[in-house]
Amino acid sequence: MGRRAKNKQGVPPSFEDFQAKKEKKEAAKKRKAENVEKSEKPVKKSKSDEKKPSKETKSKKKSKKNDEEEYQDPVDLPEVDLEELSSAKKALFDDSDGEEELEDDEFDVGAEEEFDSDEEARANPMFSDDDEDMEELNAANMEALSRKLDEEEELEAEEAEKELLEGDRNQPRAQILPTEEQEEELANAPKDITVIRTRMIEIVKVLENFKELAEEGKSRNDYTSRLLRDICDYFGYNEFLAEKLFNLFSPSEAMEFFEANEISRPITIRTNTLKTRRRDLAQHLVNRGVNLQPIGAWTKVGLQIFDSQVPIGATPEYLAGHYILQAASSFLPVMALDPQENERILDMAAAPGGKTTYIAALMKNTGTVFANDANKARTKSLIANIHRLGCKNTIVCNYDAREFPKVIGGFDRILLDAPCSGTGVIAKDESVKINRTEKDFIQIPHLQKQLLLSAIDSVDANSATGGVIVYSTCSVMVEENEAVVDYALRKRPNVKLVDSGLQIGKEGFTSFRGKHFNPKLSLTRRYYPHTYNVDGFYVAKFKKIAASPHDISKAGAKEKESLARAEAEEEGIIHDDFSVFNDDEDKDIIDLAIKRSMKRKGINPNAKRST
Ligand SMILES: C[S@@+](CC[C@H](N)C(=O)[O-])C[C@H]1O[C@@H](n2cnc3c(N)ncnc32)[C@H](O)[C@@H]1O
Repeated sequence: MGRRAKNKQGVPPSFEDFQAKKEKKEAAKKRKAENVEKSEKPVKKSKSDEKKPSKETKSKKKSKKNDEEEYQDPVDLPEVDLEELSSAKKALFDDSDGEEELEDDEFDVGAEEEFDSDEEARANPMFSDDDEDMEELNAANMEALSRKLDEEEELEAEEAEKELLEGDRNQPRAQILPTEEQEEELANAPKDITVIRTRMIEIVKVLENFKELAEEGKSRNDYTSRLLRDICDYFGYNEFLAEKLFNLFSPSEAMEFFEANEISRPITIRTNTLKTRRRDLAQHLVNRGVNLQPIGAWTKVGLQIFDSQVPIGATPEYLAGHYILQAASSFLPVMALDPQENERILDMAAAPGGKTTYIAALMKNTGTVFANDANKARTKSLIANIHRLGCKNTIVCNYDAREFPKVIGGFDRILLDAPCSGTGVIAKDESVKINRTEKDFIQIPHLQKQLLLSAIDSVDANSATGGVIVYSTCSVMVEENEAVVDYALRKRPNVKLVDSGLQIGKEGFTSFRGKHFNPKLSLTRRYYPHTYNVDGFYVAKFKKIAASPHDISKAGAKEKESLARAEAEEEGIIHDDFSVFNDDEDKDIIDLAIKRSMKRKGINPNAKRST
């Protein structure tokens, strides 16, 4: 399996990084203070002073920061005072400018008695009085800070690169690729991970500046094929997948992607707004010793967990359904779907229900959500989540979603979070690295295309509020994303792509390796672990602009829905505490359906009434 490299490229810092940085600064400060003390006496220069970088490029950058940073030792990660951090919740959660009453869900933990006075907070600075520390630790979200660190890293990398290149120009071109003889030796020797890593970096450098750095007589292909072999050896991919993933990016970005797959994404939770508000949840969890922060400005319900003294999947708040453990990327398709109150929505591939329960929450438990999944075993966890989170507008069903709209149609909105290859979640499931083969990228897209056409045909083009289909995958492959969407656009001219409304994400490809897609594919969104520190993900939003001969009439859909409800009721799937249907309009149809169903089973419906 692949190596869990300690690469930080493009990834927001973890809690440990914050702690380490803070501690390093404190240690540096201490050392500095000692040095100042010592410098008053005639003593020799401190070791750390001697270590100060002398190159002009480095000092140019460092001079922007305070002196303390020059004493930092990047390897030495000290212990952290967790209590201190958790007591800093006011600063951490105060992401609102004003003091207005927070209605929906905004952070205002500082309003609690512990931090009801700014005076007190000022008198007892929680971390240090160092401005830079406070800036870091008060960051309302990780994104800004992450960007800043990324920028700093980028700048450093650029400068280092420049230095190297300047040096390189005056040198004969380095021989990076092993000779044939060396290759033979390498094949028989145990793999040296350090050598491989160094070679990968060197090859990427050459590929990014081929003209200047390539060895004479060596082709781009020579470098790429050696790099791919190294990627397989170093990270543990099969050759097929390594190449497919590599081809999605520039060589250096591909390396960032592979590195990011070696690091787990942050643990994130979604506040269940059917039961609580984010600030209240955060307060309760902080009191239990959970260190957390908002995920980012783009979500008002997400929290990132850095560290916890209690199991995050077993707190009283968890058991009470105040939150669900959910990857940040999973919020995105639901946000794009933009469910409205009182709509009829289908979640075509719903288990275990992270997105279904978010949809129900955004609908404030009104309307109806059909949560379907073809895998009956998986519907158990779906039902469990629906119960725990208190979704009362949701019906679970168990069809192959390709049967829609024959099952039911005429929905206002449909989410198709499609089954996929999982190439966006390799950090979670390393088996993808070796299990995926060419066959998968034929079979899976085939199913995805069928499902997407079913989704389109199951939406009511005349919906007063919706007519929306969202397609998403946790894959980064073009075959499963742009190619599927492009196919649907060709097969169903009665839909068009629309803006997803998502604040983050890279544009979908409009062409890829000689293949041209509908130019509107740029409206779709791609997510990568190395760019947003979320799982690899893809989101496309369609609007259905006209009915098609494939559609099933809305009247037929209503009737089928009523039958489904009646059957669910009969089977005891719908309870008072689970799903309540007060829809007078449907009552007669439901009653009739119950009677018919009972008759079919040989039960006298009137006899039941009299008991
Ligand atoms: C990516 S997962 C869905 C995750 C879910 N949306 C969530 O947020 O928790 C894909 C799901 O599709 C289901 N599935 C696979 N083939 C299907 C089909 N033909 N019809 C309906 N569901 C299917 C799988 O059982 C799996 O639960």
